[in-house]
Amino acid sequence: MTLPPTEPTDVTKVTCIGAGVIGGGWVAHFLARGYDVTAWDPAPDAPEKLRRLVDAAWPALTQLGLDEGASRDRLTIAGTLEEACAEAQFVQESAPEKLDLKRDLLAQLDAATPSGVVIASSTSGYPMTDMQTEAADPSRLLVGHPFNPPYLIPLVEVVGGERTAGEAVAWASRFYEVAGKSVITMDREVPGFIANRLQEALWREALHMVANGEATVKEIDDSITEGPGLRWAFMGPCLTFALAGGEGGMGHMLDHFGPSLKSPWTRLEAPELDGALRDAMVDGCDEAAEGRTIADLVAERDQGVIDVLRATGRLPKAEKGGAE
Ligand SMILES: NC(=O)C1=CN([C@@H]2O[C@H](COP(=O)(O)OP(=O)(O)OC[C@H]3O[C@@H](n4cnc5c(N)ncnc54)[C@H](O)[C@@H]3O)[C@@H](O)[C@H]2O)C=CC1
Ligand SMILES: C[N+](C)(C)CC(=O)CC(=O)[O-]
Repeated sequence: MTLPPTEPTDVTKVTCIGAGVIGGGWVAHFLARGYDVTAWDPAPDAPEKLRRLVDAAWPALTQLGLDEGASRDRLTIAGTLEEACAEAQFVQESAPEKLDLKRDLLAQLDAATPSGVVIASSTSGYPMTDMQTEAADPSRLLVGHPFNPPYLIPLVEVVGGERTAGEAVAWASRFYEVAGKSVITMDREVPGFIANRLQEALWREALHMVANGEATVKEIDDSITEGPGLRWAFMGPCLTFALAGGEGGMGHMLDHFGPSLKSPWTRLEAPELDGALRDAMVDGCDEAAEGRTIADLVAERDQGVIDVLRATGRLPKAEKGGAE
């Protein structure tokens, strides 16, 4: 592939293809970050719906802070896919999650977009290798998987396919960072990427519990929002579980609770918790802690929970007087 013609820091024009929940969310995000955005969606009512979505997102984006020059007036709705892509410096595809549709659409986008410009798909789980089959230049096609709503949730998972150029992946990762996203760049394709792999495991168990009458939807949701979800907003599942091992950290946690992986808590096949997996988890937690001790992490976790409670208006009221 030829190098992308525009440096990530010099991009001013972004094209969003597909303007539903996610495409519309991307449009709002890029407008708020001060880009010129061109959108295209084949649905007849798409322009009206898109403007409604952007208007609904704007107060939150204004509260968070708009970048210099950000304006809803910088949105252009194109009449055709070709018109939308003609001057694109980056393309984000957010069409329906259907493999054949994505294959054909990505080939069309490749044909309509200036040479070297990176084209990212918002797909929730298809590997790019399976989607880039019809494109004349598959080297610039990659996955940039967002989270709903893309204008508030920072994460984008970036990963190429077998025929994607490494420089396209590096360019896109840098571009998303410049555009205000938090990026995880994966060096191999994993169906579902990282976060959806995790979310789907949780989701599968939730469905098992509902299907078997073991818990209600509300109980399942409350169990997360009043429980582990508070920790996960700032400390991931590995480090929070390392703290379950007290001063012994992840090593003690695995020795103590590891055997319960085989208990009937889960309907999923558990991995074999052999020595190599144990070591990888312990080492991974040490690395993720970046020198912080267990006590440091406990203090950070506690402060984080308080901050999240405060931010979501759920701080316990001081009914008997005293501090809030
Ligand atoms: N909804 C979610 O929470 C998330 C969805 N995604 C991914 O984003 C993509 C879009 O999903 P949603 O926005 O949820 O779907 P959606 O159904 O809300 O929007 C899809 C849009 O694509 C348009 N469309 C239909 N055919 C098209 C074509 N040939 N070319 C361009 N646009 C076309 C539709 O008119 C519609 O406006 C999917 O790949 C999905 O997996 C990724 C992260 C989260
Ligand atoms: C429901 N979903 C699988 C499409 C969700 C995602 O892909 C990411 C998200 O927003 O949670």
